[in-house]
Amino acid sequence: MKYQSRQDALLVLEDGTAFVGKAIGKIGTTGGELCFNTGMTGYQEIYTDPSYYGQIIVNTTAHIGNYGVFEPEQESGSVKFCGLVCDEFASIYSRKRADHSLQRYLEEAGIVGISDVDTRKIVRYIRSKGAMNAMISSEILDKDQLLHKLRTEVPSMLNLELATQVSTSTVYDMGNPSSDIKVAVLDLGIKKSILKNLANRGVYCKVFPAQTPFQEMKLWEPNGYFISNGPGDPGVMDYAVDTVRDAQESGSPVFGICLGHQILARANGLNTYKMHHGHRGLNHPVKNLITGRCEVTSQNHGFGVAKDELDKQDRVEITHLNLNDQTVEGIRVKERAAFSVQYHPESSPGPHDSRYLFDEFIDNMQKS
Ligand SMILES: NC(=O)CC[C@H](N)C(=O)O
Repeated sequence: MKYQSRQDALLVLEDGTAFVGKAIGKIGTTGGELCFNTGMTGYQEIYTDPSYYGQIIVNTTAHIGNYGVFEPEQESGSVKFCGLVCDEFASIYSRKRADHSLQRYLEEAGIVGISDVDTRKIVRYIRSKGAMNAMISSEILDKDQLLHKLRTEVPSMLNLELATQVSTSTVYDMGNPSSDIKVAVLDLGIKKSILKNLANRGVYCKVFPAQTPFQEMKLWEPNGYFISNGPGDPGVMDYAVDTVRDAQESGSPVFGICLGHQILARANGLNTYKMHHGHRGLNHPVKNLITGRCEVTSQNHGFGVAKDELDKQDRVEITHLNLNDQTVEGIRVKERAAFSVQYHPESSPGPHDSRYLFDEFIDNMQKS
């Protein structure tokens, strides 16, 4: 009854593993890095988060689409991820204020997906073999043909620069223009909820394109610099590393989230690396090493800050640690007012435990 009108679809992983399911979204073919997100809510925020650009998302929660879509829940002006894998895809949505169905939303955005596959099996597979590229098709149902297309057309996420593809092309502002606190935002693929968190605390933000040099942002005389989240490999973003180093050395407060954290780390001589399969979900436990308190955090990253160089220097200290795998979740530059976190304090979606970090950034600006 529920899948009557849906045609078959095929999901093929880079190593040749295949899953057969039903077509959702647009009829077509799509490829990208296959990632899983364990969050039980917030699918629309995930699909519109620019950090997911170039990625196919496996939503592990059992039902997707059941509360429809609602415009204010978008994290950017359009859908950014490139494919959806889920178990039960709801054709009927129940929420009064929803604009329309997820099916219509995906179709209009040109997103190809597959449902009715064993998402737990896929997750166990990625967890043991590591992140890999995949392709979904509802038009090519021959596994060998799709695998060939995948292997020849989809680039590896390693060494891929994607921030310039999702960053703003023009400078824009947000918040109260007469505010005392002005923040220059380096947009590497920013989520709207981060800007809202700053604006709601009385900050006036000016958002600059990814490749804006520091001197150009400085002309505006901001009180601090914010380095955003975003897609791709931080290891090939030297342009942003230079900007962030200059911002930090100017003595102004700097705050980075996720990709911004990785760039701040690189600006201080630390390395980033591609993780085995990344962290994507809403319940990742993090310990704040300064206060000793734990936070349940929202996460989305496939790269991390390596500990090797960290252990050899005393310029940067670790402020937050992941309690699942002891990876670096936050750093602070000791002689500067610069800090960053790997996870998402704007938590959209997710628990609000870490919102205090926005207040700390504002404190830093008020003190300086
Ligand atoms: N959310 C983000 O900013 C992601 C950062 C980076 N692209 C990663 O996958 O690790």
